[in-house]
Amino acid sequence: MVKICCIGAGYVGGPTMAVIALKCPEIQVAVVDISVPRISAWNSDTLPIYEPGLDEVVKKCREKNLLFSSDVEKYVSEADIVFVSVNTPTKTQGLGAGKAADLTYWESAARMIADVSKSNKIVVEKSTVPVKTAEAIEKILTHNSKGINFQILSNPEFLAEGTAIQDLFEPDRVLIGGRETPEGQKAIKALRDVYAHWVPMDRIICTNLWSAELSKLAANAFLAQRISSVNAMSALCEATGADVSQVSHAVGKDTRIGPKFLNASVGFGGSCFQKDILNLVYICECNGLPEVANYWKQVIKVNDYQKTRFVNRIVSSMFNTVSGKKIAILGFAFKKDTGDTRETPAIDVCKGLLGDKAMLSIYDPQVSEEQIQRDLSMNKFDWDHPVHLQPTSPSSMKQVSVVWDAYAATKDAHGICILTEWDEFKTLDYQKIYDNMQKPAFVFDGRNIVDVAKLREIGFIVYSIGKPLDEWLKDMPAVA
Ligand SMILES: NC(=O)C1=CN([C@@H]2O[C@H](COP(=O)(O)OP(=O)(O)OC[C@H]3O[C@@H](n4cnc5c(N)ncnc54)[C@H](O)[C@@H]3O)[C@@H](O)[C@H]2O)C=CC1
Ligand SMILES: O=C(O)[C@H]1O[C@H](OP(=O)(O)OP(=O)(O)OC[C@H]2O[C@@H](n3ccc(=O)[nH]c3=O)[C@H](O)[C@@H]2O)[C@H](O)[C@@H](O)[C@@H]1O
Repeated sequence: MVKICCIGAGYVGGPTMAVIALKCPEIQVAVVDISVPRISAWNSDTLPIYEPGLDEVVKKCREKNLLFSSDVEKYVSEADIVFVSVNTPTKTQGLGAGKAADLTYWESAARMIADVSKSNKIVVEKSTVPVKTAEAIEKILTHNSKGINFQILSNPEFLAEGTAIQDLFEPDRVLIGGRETPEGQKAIKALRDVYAHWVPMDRIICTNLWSAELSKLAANAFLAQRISSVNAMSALCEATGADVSQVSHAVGKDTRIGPKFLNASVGFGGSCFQKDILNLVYICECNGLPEVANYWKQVIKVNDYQKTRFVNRIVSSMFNTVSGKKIAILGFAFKKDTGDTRETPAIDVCKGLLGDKAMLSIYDPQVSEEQIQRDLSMNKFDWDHPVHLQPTSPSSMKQVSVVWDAYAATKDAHGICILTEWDEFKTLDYQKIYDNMQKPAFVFDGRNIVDVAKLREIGFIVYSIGKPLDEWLKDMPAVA
């Protein structure tokens, strides 16, 4: 019986392994992590991450062929295939700080694999890593290998949060990169056989190691670039009276461009787009390609510009100050259907408003008060390190209150900012909300989900990204 072990029980390791266990009943799957609370949560009724459909898959397989454990070494030593799905955040200190990937967690996992292994293993890079990482990992594994054969594969993950289970059930493609030697090809085949349980063969792409590693960074860079492109257009739409939704629709109808990922927003968030592009930029610089590096850097600059522009719109509309004013923040997660707040644009928008001394009342259906307080008190980049390495009791901020209902958040507020596109925000009773707010009452929709005409009819002054401007906003400066 094939035994799989995955190091890292996070957003990728947990759902990916649960789906492998479901689709391959004859394979034993162990998911291990150094975080004991995280493992306990995987073994409980309240899983550590919110992901539609995940509970059902985990409950079907747990105690059959899927287990979660903090006994990392035991399950690694017994496995035939070891996936490594640990964090690869942006380095915060030293060489390459602010850009390069921090491979500390990866390296310690690789050293541990080398130490505890007694049999041949296939080691799979599931984490997103810089191109050529497999070479370094190979060196660590083979340095003291006691005659054990390790084959390294790159098998990057393309799931998106909020749709992880659906993405894993029906992936656009599975990518497997390996050495072009007979042993490397044999390892590729072994992993391909696992996915072939449910993924059609023509969707399993096999390449060399470096192509697989680089394709992951490239895919995220292309996706983020589309969002920055449409967000750049949104600024031009506001200046000219064009409507960004109409422009996206018209542009996306071209089959060469396609309709997906063209929604203008307050900016992209999530743990990966920014970190992976920064990483790509660093690799380009290290390879003597400054023009290529600058090209990709621009995607992040436009994203930062979009967030700053949004904050400036709010402040300038509200008589150039939000000091002491209550602003309701609806949504804190980086997108709907997840409780994940890593690199969420809400952090930057809230920090911008707090810098102008606003009083914030925040509501998100899936994010806890502790998480919000921690995010707002932490430095940029720190929040992608494992939970157990983050400060346990962040000093809570007096200007911030977290409530459990959109109506409580908006009561007596001067303005509302919609920062996550949760479905429930589309169907709120905006008349009731308006009646309970200070006047003039403002709505700043960072996700283009409200019916602008209807809200204006109620009496709101509405700003919606990339849409024709409210009379109120027309003569106000809004540049970043
Ligand atoms: N979150 C996402 O949607 C996607 C993430 N990725 C990539 O997958 C990787 C993992 O990301 P997430 O699952 O989001 O991170 P995560 O933070 O949710 O999970 C990583 C886990 O690894 C554990 N860990 C760290 N070092 C360890 C060690 N030495 N031994 C055992 N456990 C260890 C941490 O405690 C943590 O629970 C990253 O490289 C990321 O770029 C790729 C595709 C999608
Ligand atoms: O490597 C990763 O971590 C993953 O990163 C993204 O997935 P994810 O960040 O979970 O979510 P996305 O749906 O890509 O959204 C990212 C951000 O872009 C924003 N976005 C997305 C689409 C759009 O049209 N406009 C827009 O502003 C979202 O609101 C969100 O803040 C990619 O979509 C995945 O393929 C990839 O595996």
